[in-house]
Amino acid sequence: MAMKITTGTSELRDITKMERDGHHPIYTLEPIIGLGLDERLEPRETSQGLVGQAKARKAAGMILKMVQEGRIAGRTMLFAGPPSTGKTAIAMGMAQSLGPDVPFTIITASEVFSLSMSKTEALTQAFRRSIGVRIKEESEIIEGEVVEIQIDRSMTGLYPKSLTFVCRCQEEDVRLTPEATDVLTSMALQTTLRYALNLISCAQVVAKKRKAEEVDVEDLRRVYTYFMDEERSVQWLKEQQGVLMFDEMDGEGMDTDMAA
Ligand SMILES: Nc1ncnc2c1ncn2[C@@H]1O[C@H](COP(=O)(O)OP(=O)(O)OP(=O)(O)O)[C@@H](O)[C@H]1O
Repeated sequence: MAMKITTGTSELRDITKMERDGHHPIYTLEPIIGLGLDERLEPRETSQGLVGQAKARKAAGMILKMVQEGRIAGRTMLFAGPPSTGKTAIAMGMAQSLGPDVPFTIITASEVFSLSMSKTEALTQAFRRSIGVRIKEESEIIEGEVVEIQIDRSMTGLYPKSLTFVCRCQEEDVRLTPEATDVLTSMALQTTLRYALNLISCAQVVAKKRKAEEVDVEDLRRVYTYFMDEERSVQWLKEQQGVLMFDEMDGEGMDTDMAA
């Protein structure tokens, strides 16, 4: 079947429109302008330049929501999957959703390892291109007379893990059922404390979606399947090594998995 692909000026264009031209379909490419999710973070089949990859888009949407709400910053996401399955496309969708002043920089291995420039220089230039500064100014004016000064002393020292969850949850205004706290504790022991703490915010998004006030065990289990901890990521990459490095993709691409 004949296929005509019209490319634009942008580097990343997607096949989102299909029109009939006599007997041949014509695919036109549209720019990626977001993740194509609805207000409940459910992926629309084809939207904002993306199609399919529902699981990965939804997971990316959850992280995006947390970034937009100022809950996480300065973190790294690793997208793993066979070539051309949309890892860059989803990252682009996330950046676009964050607004026009959020830089999106693509670097390629050949660029970094080019002979004309040192690796450090190539990476430094990429970092410079990726810096976006947003200045927000806020002033709070308090009028009145000081009648008493109270000093709050912060708690110091190491907490047992379950106690850390309590503190963290209070800070983030998240309530966990006692069963969920137990499950989270055992997840932390099996993975890392950092991974378990990251799951709290994701689980809260899932809980909110079902209009629940408390994060339950099911919410945690669900986000546990969406995001891999380090050990599972490494294991997955090992299993996929042959496919990722040497083999051609046969048929449809696999869903892209992520580590948070
Ligand atoms: N889900 C999708 N919806 C629309 N277009 C997609 C989707 N996935 C991939 N594409 C398009 O397919 C092409 C290849 O995708 P992309 O570069 O994102 O893949 P990748 O996983 O980053 O590949 P690589 O591992 O080779 O870097 C791009 O033009 C991209 O826009």
